[in-house]
Amino acid sequence: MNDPIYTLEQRQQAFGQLKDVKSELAERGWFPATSGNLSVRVGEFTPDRFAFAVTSSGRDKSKHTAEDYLIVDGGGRPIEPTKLKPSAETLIHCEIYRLTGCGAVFHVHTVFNNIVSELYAEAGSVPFQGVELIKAFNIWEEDARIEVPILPNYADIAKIAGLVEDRLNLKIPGIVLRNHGIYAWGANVFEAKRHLEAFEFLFEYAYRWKALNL
Ligand SMILES: CSCCC(=O)C(=O)COP(=O)(O)O
Ligand SMILES: [Zn+2]
Repeated sequence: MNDPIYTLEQRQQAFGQLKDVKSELAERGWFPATSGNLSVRVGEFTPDRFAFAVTSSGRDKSKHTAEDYLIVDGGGRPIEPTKLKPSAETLIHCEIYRLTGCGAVFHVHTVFNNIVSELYAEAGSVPFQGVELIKAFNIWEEDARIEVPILPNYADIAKIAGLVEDRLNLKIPGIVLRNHGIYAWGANVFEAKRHLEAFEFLFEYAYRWKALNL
């Protein structure tokens, strides 16, 4: 049997971090109708062996219960005995951890990220240039231009997960699923939240900019 790669303390810390960030994002209305999912990596990491705490599927993310989180392995399978089901979108978290080695992944559905993903769907990415908040991604060059990848929103999550490696850009800590929502990640919870907030600012900016130019 494999040695555990995380401690009980790390597990409890991850659950606590998820609870805090879930409360904050719920207050903003970023989990409508049970949508969204969050995860925090626990313990040691290699691309072929890691574990993370993830929200359980279909729950009201504005409420707190003892059944909100569980630990899964790098293939998205529960590690500890539980009747809880991991998020239906766990395989996308798995791919993001495997490819980036990041520490936290947050997914939210907002009206702005949905509309903007539809506006730029044919282009395959959402472009931004010269907006100060691009610096939140640790990109400091003058008049920086970034492209946020847009992936198709297949019903089969494994099919979406299979596209992530091709589209993920290690310099841009986010991907958007068309008419669905954003995945943002970071080295830790603090950074993942900063990235998510920056993306949402940029999506609102893109929406309002388009609306002004109609
Ligand atoms: C009603 S939201 C549809 C599923 C989804 O997109 C989502 O983010 C929530 O799924 P989960 O299994 O993580 O609750
Ligand atoms: Zn979703």
